[in-house]
Amino acid sequence: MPLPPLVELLSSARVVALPLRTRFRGIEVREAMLFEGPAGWTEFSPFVEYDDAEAASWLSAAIDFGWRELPVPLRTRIPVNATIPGVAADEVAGILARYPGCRTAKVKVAGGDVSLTDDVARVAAVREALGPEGRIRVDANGNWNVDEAEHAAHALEPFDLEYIEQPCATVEELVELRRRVRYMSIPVAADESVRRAEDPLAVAEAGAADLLVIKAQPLGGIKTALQIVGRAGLPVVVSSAIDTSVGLSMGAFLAASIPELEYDCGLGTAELLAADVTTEPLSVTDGAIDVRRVVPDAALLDQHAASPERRDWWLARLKAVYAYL
Ligand SMILES: O=C(O)CCC(=O)c1ccccc1C(=O)O
Ligand SMILES: [Mg+2]
Repeated sequence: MPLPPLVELLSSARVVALPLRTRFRGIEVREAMLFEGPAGWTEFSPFVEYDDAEAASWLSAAIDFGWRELPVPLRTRIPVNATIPGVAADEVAGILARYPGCRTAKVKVAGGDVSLTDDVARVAAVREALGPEGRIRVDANGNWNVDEAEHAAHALEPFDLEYIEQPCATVEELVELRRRVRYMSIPVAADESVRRAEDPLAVAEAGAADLLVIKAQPLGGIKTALQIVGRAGLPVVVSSAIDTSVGLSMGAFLAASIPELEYDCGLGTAELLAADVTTEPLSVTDGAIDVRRVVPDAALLDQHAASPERRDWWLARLKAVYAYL
């Protein structure tokens, strides 16, 4: 498939800066670039610290979603998890209330300045709020070594975890941790080991994970992500990167195209944003989000437009990243 020329991307490019309700991954504002292609609106939003080579697959994904046909969706709604940032335990109930009907919560743990005691208290508060029917997964973003992860698994075991996402950074560590916690039957999910690896299938081939977290933008778009899912042969959770509702719609169409979706997806993250680009965001209702295209609202694009300096930065980034395609 030929690429759309750079001038065509530039002609509809909009850059927004959306405030988050709660600090997440160390950021308080999420910046994103949006384009309108012939197939619909699409998003390019690699994190600002990613280099151009890493951002290239995010741009491929944006082009795929805005310029090419989608695979046939198999469902119209995607069940999602609540996402609990690294907050104090007493903030948990208020955050869960933003996710009506969600039986599953993903809890961020192993954050830089937060102790395991705080992580345990946060997970305990989630179990308290969801009751025995709730499903609780934790995400350490690779921040534990194997001993810390094993210790955390013991401390969190009473809360009956659905899985631990990226407890350690490397594939070798994941293999070793899985060996150590197998007797506890806590599954291990790989996220960064899929989306930031040279080879997204290596973690599956090494037997280092029980399931994979799959994100459309870092994996180069819906079709390449679907190929990875097919080849990995493991169950998957489709997730987002705190995208705007336009980026979330890409994730929703990916989730809608996966034959077997046995886990709730991490696509409820519109609730983490204090503002969005549309008057009809992909909000969570009845524990799920819609599978549909999202059209930004002109007034909201203006209202949340990034500063001229940040817009120029994104335009320069786009040009540099385009050269990698
Ligand atoms: O999966 C979710 O519930 C939300 C998405 C999420 O946690 C996330 C969002 C931005 C960057 C990294 C991650 C992550 O899963 O590690
Ligand atoms: Mg993760």
